[in-house]
Amino acid sequence: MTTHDHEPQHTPEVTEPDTEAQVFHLPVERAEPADTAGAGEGEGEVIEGEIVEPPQVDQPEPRGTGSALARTEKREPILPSWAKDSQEFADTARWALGYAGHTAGFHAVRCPVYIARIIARVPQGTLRLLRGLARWLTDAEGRPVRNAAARREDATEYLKLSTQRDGRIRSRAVLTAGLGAAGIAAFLLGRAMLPELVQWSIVAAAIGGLGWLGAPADKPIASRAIEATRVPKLTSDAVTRALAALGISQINQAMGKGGEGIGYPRPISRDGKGWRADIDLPHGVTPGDIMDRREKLASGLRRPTGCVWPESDNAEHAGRLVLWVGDQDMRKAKQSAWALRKGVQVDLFQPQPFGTDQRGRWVDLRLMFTSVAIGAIPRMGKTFALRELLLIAALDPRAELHTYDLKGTGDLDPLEKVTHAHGVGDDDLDLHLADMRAVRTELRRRAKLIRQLAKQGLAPENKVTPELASTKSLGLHPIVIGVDECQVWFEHAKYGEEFEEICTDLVKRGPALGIIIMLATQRPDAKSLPTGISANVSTRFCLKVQGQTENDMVLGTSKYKQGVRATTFAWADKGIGYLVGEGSDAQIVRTVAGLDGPAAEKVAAYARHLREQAGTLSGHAIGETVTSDEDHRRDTLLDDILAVTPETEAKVWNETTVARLAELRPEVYGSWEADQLSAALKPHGIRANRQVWGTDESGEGRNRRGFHRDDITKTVTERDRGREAS
Ligand SMILES: Nc1ncnc2c1ncn2[C@@H]1O[C@H](COP(=O)(O)OP(=O)(O)OP(=O)(O)O)[C@@H](O)[C@H]1O
Repeated sequence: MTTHDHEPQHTPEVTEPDTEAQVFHLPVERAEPADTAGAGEGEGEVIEGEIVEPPQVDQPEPRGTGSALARTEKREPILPSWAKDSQEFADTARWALGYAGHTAGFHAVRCPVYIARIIARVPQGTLRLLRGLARWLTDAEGRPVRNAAARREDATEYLKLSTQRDGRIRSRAVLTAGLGAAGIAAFLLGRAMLPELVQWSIVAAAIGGLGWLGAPADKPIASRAIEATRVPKLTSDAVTRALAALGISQINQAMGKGGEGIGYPRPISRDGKGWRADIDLPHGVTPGDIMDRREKLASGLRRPTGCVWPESDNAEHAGRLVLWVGDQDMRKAKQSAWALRKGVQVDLFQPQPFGTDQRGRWVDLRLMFTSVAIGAIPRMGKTFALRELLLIAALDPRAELHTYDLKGTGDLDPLEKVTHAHGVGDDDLDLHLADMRAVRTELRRRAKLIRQLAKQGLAPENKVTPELASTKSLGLHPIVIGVDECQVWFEHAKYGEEFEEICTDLVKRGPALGIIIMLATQRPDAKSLPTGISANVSTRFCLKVQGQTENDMVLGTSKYKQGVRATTFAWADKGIGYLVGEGSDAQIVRTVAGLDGPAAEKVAAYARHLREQAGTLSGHAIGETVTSDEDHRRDTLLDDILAVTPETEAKVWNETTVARLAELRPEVYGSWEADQLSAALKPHGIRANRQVWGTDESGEGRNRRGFHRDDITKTVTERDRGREAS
């Protein structure tokens, strides 16, 4: 039973008076009822019921189950990141060795100067030593106190101090005389007994000591070997000041009187070659708002724009900003050597180094099973990025390259010596189309083959495996197509649609079947990069772009909203872009610096060498030119033989060549016998019935029928010359 003196402000629903009801305790002040007539007079109405606590809006902190000691927490790594990463460890060790070596060399060269300086300072040093000794002997340090006592005419104090001084001087004089005598004795003994080298060392040390003592404080004997470039420490004050200067009203409110301020959930700490600050932005402000004002932020921090990298931390919450401020401008920072620069054989099924992140660490990219879109405004490094990816592909001798430089300036020409099909400019688009049609036919063949292989349990994921790609007879080697300025294809009035159709098919089905298509464009809009393609590519690299549409076209829908904004890059950020790999978060990456034409030539030369060894040179690389669709069906026996016969093999057995040809093109040479090769070479005037010495499968040496590689090379050269002349 509850009695109500007043009508409450929020009256819960009460059905009938005098009936069972629930009565809520409401945490509001009771207001005087406006109209007290009736209800206010005398006794209020009586309602029968039980008191029920209202539901709480803010729930207490959940206790959690299990031991109270086991808390959810973020543990800091035991080892610093540079000690865990082998690359960074090697870099640090290299730096330490370099530092030590440089310092040692610097001082070694200046040794004579240092010796001269020391000798010149010995008189001054000796004077200082004697002066110091005299001061000590005469108890000079007590003189001011004694003088003060004398000035005050404090006879007792003065007497006490003078007696003390006399005692001190006496004991110090005795000590000095003793030490002097011991020194002279040690000198004479040393002269008589110590080896000359030790004596000279003692003299040198004494001179060095006197020289050091005689050096003025502002002119040390040794010059500085290394001028430390001081990078200002990143402090929360500096960050807060810079954020406040961005002109974002919520930040200004938060920093005003009674505002929530800016939160720093972790201490600002070193991270790689820079500082990392984790920041909780005021409510309603997102990292994207800060990223849009990167240059202003850099100005507020008094750092070059290339050092300041605000990022969102989606693993936390939408208001968490990670600000990384590098010691050096990313675009000027020296990159550690690219592992593939000197040329090494790579496996496209494994991740390969593509570029470095802001912290200077290498970021790997696996090309197999992806298709790639690269977009940027002109002159930002798009072609360099595409050429780098093609060079990586070229270093896998299994990969068949199709390179198209539609701008026509020859940026992809360094790859000519390894590529299977090469197109420059927009003059021969019919030939480009013929090649792409052939690739699509190949795509269809592969799809059927993979299905069969999957049934036999050889392709467990219904895609090309490293083993399948290496089995020449299956023809499932990686095919890598690189197209720079791809909009030229898609915007073509006659062929545009077909190009789009083929490329969309390749982007969608190619990756599983070992066909990788990489498209670069300087105008990422729906026409240059059709939506069927842009929506399906799995690896995206976006250098500077101008707006949200282009950004999302290259990096994927909503990326701009999520704070992945290639619009924030500056004009000088060449080669720096957002990389969104398959299933990985977007990260800022700088492609390999200095990989210009001549450097690319060197890598390509090594790639050619690998291909010669593996016998996989084909098409354009061995002088075959595609002139029409028909050409694809042309007799290519001589070129095929050269492709499968490395230059190192001057003479080859027919049966070895036939087996290799069958691996290269099973559909053409699959059923060939050794004799058939002799017959086929006869019309070309090449003798393939020579006795050639070689070793058989059991390692035994014997003569068998074969041909000389030189004969084939000569015939091909003459044929090509004839074609050119005609
Ligand atoms: N990783 C890098 N580091 C430093 N500079 C780079 C890097 N990558 C490219 N550059 C520079 O950027 C400039 C432009 O490169 P590139 O020719 O690839 O641009 P692009 O976007 O293809 O231009 P266009 O649209 O005119 O073809 C080059 O001068 C190159 O030296």
